[in-house]
Formats: sequence, C-alpha cells, structure tokens
Amino acid sequence: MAAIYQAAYRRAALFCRSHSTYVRKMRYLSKLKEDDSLCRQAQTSGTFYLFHNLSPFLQKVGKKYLIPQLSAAEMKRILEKFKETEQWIEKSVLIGCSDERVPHFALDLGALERSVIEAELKGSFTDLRKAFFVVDEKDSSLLASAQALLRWHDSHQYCSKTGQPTQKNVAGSKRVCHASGITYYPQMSPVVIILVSDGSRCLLARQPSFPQGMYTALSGFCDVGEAVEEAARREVAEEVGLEVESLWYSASQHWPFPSSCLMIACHALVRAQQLKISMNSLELEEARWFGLEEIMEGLKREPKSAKQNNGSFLPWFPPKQAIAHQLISEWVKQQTSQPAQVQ
Ligand SMILES: NC(=O)C1=CN([C@@H]2O[C@H](COP(=O)(O)OP(=O)(O)OC[C@H]3O[C@@H](n4cnc5c(N)ncnc54)[C@H](OP(=O)(O)O)[C@@H]3O)[C@@H](O)[C@H]2O)C=CC1
Ligand SMILES: [Mg+2]
Repeated sequence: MAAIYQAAYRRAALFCRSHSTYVRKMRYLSKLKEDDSLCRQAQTSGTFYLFHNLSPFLQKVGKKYLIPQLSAAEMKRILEKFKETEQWIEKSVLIGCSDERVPHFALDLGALERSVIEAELKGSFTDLRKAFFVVDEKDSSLLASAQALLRWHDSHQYCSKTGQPTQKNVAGSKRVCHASGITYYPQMSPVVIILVSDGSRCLLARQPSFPQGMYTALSGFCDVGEAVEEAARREVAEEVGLEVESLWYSASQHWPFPSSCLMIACHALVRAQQLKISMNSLELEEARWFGLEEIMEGLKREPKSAKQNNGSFLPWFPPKQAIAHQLISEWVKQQTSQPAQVQ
C-alpha cells in the first residue's frame, strides 16, 4: 500500500515539476468539468462571484470598482440569512481558478432580495454595460465570460427536441436532456470585425443606435458555413459596397453585448480603383474615410468632450476594452512606423 502511495506521490511530484503553472491550471479545470464529484468538492473550497439577474456584484473602494470573491463559508452565511440551503451552490458555474488552483465559480442570486444582499455585502449589483468598463481589464473579461455562461444556462433550461428539462453538470460546462440523450454546450456567435484601409486612410462607420459621435470598424455575424475570410469580404461588400483585396488577422475577443459573440478582428485593404463608398443605409447611418490625423485626435477624445457648442459631435472611438480600439491603434502604428533604413 505504501509503495502504491509513494508511486502516486512521485507521479504527482513529477507532474508538478514538469508542467508550468498554466498547464497545471488548465488540466485541473478540465478535470473539474469532467468529474462531477471532484467539482462538487471544489465548491466547498472555492470562491464565488455573485450576480443578480445577470448583473455582477461590485464594491466601490475609493475610486476603484472591485469584484469581491466570497468564500464558501460566506456564501453559506448569506444563504442562511435568507433561510436558503447550501443546495443553492449547485446552481453555480465554474469560471476559472487561481494559480494556486483555488476554483472560481459564478452564481446568480436573482431569486433573492437584491437590496438585502447589497446591504449585507456593502456593494451593488451593477448592469454589465457599466461594470464592464469600470473594473480592471482582466476583471472585465472574467465578468463577461461569467455572465455569458450564466445567461446560457438561464435560457437553455429545456431540450429543444423533447421539451423536457435539461440538467447541468456540476461545473456548468454542458447541459443534458436525459429523455433524448442530447448534450448541449454553451455557444458563442462568431462575428467578424474589419478595419478597412485604402493604404493611407481607414474606414469607420456608425449605426443609428450608437452614442452620438462614436464611429467604429465594420462588423457582422458569420453566416452558417462561412469561413472568416468569406464573412469579412461579404460584410464589407454588403455594408459599404467595396471589394476586399487582402485581409489579415489581428486578434479575437469575447464580447458580451448583446449576448456572447466571438469577435474575430481583421485588417483589410481594398482595391485602390474603387474607393467610393456605397453605404447600406438599412444597417448604417454613416460610413466614411478617416485620415491619420483625424484618427489620432479621435483616439484622444473622451465621449464627454466630443459635443461642440453648435450641438454637433466630433468623432470618438470605442474604449480600449473593445477590440475595435485595438484595430484602430494598430492601424495608427502601421501608418506611423518608419520603414527600416537601408544601410
Ligand atoms: N467589441 C467591439 O469592438 C465591437 C463589437 N461589436 C459587436 O458585433 C456584433 C455584430 O455587430 P453588427 O455589425 O450589428 O452585426 P450585423 O452587421 O451582422 O447586423 C446585425 C443584425 O444581424 C442579426 N443578428 C443578430 N444576432 C445574430 C446572430 N447571433 N447571428 C446572426 N445574425 C444575427 C440581427 O438582424 P435582425 O434583427 O434583422 O434579425 C441584427 O440586427 C454586435 O454584437 C456588436 O455589439 C461591433 C463593433 C465593435
Ligand atoms: Mg454590421
């Protein structure tokens, strides 16, 4: 028996030495998703991020907004206050873990009285459209993915084939209909976002629903069966009537508004012979070319300072949390980087 124990210990020690913190974390999370009893046990030592009808719980400390993590013991205390049992914890979903492999869960307490929880925990449940932009950047993506997962569970309570209730696994990485045997996995909608350039200018557009003065890169949902390249070319053709000549990938981002999109960001160059925009006015209110100087000024402008005395608005661009901001900043870098000097 001791020999078996020692062998297991040696294997575990070897695993720890031979894998990076990142690999160990990812392997641990993957195990929690697969093993219900391990995950149930992890809930007793994990930390919890709270939501109320999909609004995350924030605390304001000085000028900063923080997202507190509650221990399992604190969760128990809150639930006892409402005369609720710890079974509530089963509703939580796994959203990650620390470097030390303390698992993190998200839990929506929407059925409990909001003001009582807020008073008890000294903070407030804040709409994600505000919370996303006021917390630290690493926290905003955590909030976005936690909310996306909670939202998905909330709207996939029943099997679309049998109409029977579906059941989540403990981690919340899937739901199963036991009547049909169908397993449902959380979904994201792929969206292409394209910064079109003609080499010296870039093209930005506005939808009527945008805040006044805000312009961003063209975007659109991928159709079923489409490759990213095809979706990007189609969206540019549909929205501004231009043909993409070359396209290159920049980065991607999970975007929670209005619900779980995978934003796939690309730069595109259009044919120099056809630079005349033919805007699709069903989707866009305005689309136009911007020169480098106007872009650099717009990047510095705060939405608050965009309004002019005559009531019109100077252009401003999405904040740094949005991948559109990254595309625009990259374009500025491409334009301003000096070609290497030939000796
Ligand atoms: N992070 C960032 O930097 C940015 C993010 N975005 C995001 O990109 C997304 C797409 O932008 P947008 O340009 O409006 O998209 P589209 O140009 O594809 O047009 C939007 C229309 O597509 C339809 N639609 C809605 N949801 C879906 C879906 N899941 N699959 C297929 N079609 C759908 C709706 O039409 P109908 O109502 O007729 O059914 C909607 O009005 C938005 O969620 C937006 O928030 C956009 C720009 C910047
Ligand atoms: Mg669009």
